[in-house]
Amino acid sequence: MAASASSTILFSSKSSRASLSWKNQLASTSAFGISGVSLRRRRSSHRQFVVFSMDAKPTVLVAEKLGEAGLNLLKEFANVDCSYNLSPEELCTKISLCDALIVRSGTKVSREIFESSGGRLKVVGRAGVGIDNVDLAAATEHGCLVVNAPTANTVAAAEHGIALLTAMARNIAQADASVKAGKWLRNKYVGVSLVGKTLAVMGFGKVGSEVARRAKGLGMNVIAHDPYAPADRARAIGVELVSFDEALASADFISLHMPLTPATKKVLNDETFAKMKKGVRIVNVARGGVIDEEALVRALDAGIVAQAALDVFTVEPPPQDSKLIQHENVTATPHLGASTMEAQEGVAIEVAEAVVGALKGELSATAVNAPMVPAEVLSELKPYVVLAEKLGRLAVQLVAGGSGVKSVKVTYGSARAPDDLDTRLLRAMITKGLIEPISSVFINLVNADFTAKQRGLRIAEERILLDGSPESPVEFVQVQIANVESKFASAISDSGEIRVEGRVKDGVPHLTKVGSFEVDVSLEGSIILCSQVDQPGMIGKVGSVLGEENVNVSFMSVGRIAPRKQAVMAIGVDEQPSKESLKRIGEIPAIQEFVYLKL
Ligand SMILES: NC(=O)c1ccc[n+]([C@@H]2O[C@H](COP(=O)([O-])OP(=O)(O)OC[C@H]3O[C@@H](n4cnc5c(N)ncnc54)[C@H](O)[C@@H]3O)[C@@H](O)[C@H]2O)c1
Ligand SMILES: O=C(O)[C@H](O)COP(=O)(O)O
Repeated sequence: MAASASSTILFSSKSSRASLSWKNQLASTSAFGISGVSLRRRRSSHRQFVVFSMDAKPTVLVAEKLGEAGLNLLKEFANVDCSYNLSPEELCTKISLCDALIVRSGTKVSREIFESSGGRLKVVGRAGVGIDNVDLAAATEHGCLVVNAPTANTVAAAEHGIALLTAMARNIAQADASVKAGKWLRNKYVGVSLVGKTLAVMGFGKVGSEVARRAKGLGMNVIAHDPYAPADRARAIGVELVSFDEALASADFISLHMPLTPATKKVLNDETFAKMKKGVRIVNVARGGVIDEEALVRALDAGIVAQAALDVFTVEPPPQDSKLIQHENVTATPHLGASTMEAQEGVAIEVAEAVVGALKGELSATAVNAPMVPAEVLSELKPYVVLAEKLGRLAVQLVAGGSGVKSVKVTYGSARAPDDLDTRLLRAMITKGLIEPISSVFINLVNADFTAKQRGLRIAEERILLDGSPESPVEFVQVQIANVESKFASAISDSGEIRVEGRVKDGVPHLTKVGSFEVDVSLEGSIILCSQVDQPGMIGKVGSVLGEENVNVSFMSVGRIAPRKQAVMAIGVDEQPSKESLKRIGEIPAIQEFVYLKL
């Protein structure tokens, strides 16, 4: 029943909190993937998210050529700035004016870009699969969502892999160049057959499996190595999954289809080339960095590798005098795997939809650096999301000197089975509430964990399984901060932590407990908490001070241990009381302590 996690949340940079426009609010809601909602929170009696007006269009910078259909989609929603071939410096300058950036593999989205954006950049869209050109850690740290277009170019890449395989086996590129040079070298360009040969597909994901399927059609014996691929998927297309060494040792042809990661970097190197069959032929349409290119030149010179067909390179474009490119047994193309008309239109639409969706606050199915919360879960949790943030916000304001907050416990009371309640979003919102009032960062689902960890904030979660109907996902949410003092002593529970608890009533979040005192005040506007010995007339005294100041009281509630004993009064106010009126409340003789809390 008990679950714990150290984590956190929320939205963007805070230096310009005053000018916090829809963009930053957007950041929060979109990173949480709240569908169809967003930006400005209307101050109304039923506080809710509203879609921002179209006069505040976001700006999307498209830094590499994108298919027309994708551009049109973007233009329906945003101002679109197509600026290709920007230098890194120019990109850094422009980015501070942009809410989203769309790139292909030719643009390095470095840490400097996130730093230069001043917190405005909320989404990076990669119009393609590989995100090795995006500094994901920096994106996450800056609360920037990264989305890609993972499916639309799969077939194009697989077809290019097969094109390179067949072209290499029959020396098409070399023969073509020699004919164009006036030669007729029928003996020199005798090729090798594919049928009956063993092809090792390294990385049996989307592209790898499509290559395998096509190679089977060419009569090849296909094996694959992929530590993470399910064997039944391979079996279904007649492919055997084998170990890395077995793949290398048995292959006549090797086709690379894994992502570039620290684990795959230079995975083909002197040592692994030495494990291959002499005369092996290699195709790479994945990423140049998975091959140690100098080692490949040595393997080609030594005849271990008979031929290589390469679409991708460690540095793109590679230097013209590269020994690898110039090698007569190498066929090279300039990263064309995804470059078909069809794939580019598809990728453009896929990425544009993901970027617009993220900017609108919808779920992104292709987010690379954020956990996904299903749309139906989001819609159900919406009022609890607001409750969670406000409880976090209240709890931290009760701490005397907020920076000492390190240990937080969140308890969810729910009749739902633990597996049936996804609390990531709530935890994220609590973290947002906890951190934003005491720091200069905004937090969202993207950077929440990172920010919490960085601040040494540990959030433990506990579930209490309640009897009753599991219709509502959560009955109550309780936030406790341990090992701190409070500026409002009555907020300290019997067990010594600052404690606030809330519930959603008729869709509206309510504060229902402070310390050990039961109260009931809707979490709108702001709240004044007073403690006193329960006695007649207290509500009237505080109410008249506020009334004289024209501060509207939205809710009042008194929680007490017993009649005429210690009590806590919670007063919801629509307007911020002046310092003078707060002072006057503090001077009411029966009031022992009070605190004004902003929601
Ligand atoms: N040349 C191009 O234009 C082009 C086009 C599309 C994709 N790509 C590249 O092709 C690669 C594959 O793309 P995809 O869409 O198939 O991705 P994918 O995520 O569907 O597949 C990658 C597969 O690699 C596997 N893998 C991860 N680590 C591995 C390892 N150490 N050894 C073996 N397998 C490992 C994964 O389990 C996964 O199944 C990516 O690098 C992508 O950037 C290039
Ligand atoms: O990872 C990819 O999707 C491919 O490498 C395609 O890259 P590109 O969009 O730069 O052609």
